[in-house]
Amino acid sequence: MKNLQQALKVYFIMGSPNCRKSPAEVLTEAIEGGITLFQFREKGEGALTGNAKYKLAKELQQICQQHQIPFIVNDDLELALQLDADGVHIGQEDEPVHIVREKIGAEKILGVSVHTMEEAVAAKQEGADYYGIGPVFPTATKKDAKPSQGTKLIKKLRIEGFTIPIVGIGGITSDNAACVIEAGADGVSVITAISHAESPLEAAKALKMEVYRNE
Ligand SMILES: Cc1ncc(COP(=O)(O)OP(=O)(O)O)c(N)n1
Ligand SMILES: Cc1ncsc1CCOP(=O)(O)O
Ligand SMILES: [Mg+2]
Repeated sequence: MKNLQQALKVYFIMGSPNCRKSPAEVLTEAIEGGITLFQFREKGEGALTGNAKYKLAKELQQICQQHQIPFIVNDDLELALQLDADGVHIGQEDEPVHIVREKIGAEKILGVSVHTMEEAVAAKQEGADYYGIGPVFPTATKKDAKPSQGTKLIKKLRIEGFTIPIVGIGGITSDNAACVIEAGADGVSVITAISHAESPLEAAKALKMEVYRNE
């Protein structure tokens, strides 16, 4: 994708376990509030599987398509291929980066979670388009997340001259988003800050304000 850096500004991630009302409603509001990218992450307690998962993914993808928001699938490469999604996000415990790149082709977006300089170098060599770095702050959303690491790695990568797009993730809200951007990230990715908000629309708006504050 031509303007991935712009698309990564306000990156909303969600699945049905993260929502207090219907996922379609939450996503629609978040889009109205100004999110720039969406990741379907159907994971955690009560997560849908099989046809129910496919149907929800399809419904959310259609909402994204109506609003020109790129639709990324977390972990599930087969689902991404089935839906002809705009991209896939994988972590260090998922399929190897080069295999996923081979399977999705050069045109699709490939996001990779990295926690160290070594992982970052390898992911880039194998075909990553952007890094997800975190948890920046403590998070209750991902039970098996590594300890929070602040913005250290983001800063280090920028100092070392890495120009690849980066998003911070983990415990990010409109109150702390600015320091993630100041550290060198292109955008912020959030689950709870939008999905649990009384108004996902207002929450997305507030995040957007922080991300664009110095532009
Ligand atoms: C943008 C973004 N960054 C990081 C992650 C985490 O991916 P992973 O480490 O594979 O963990 P799960 O999300 O699969 O539990 C992400 N999903 N998105
Ligand atoms: C998927 C993921 N990867 C690292 S932290 C995290 C969870 C982020 O969720 P929240 O924005 O609710 O802290
Ligand atoms: Mg994963």
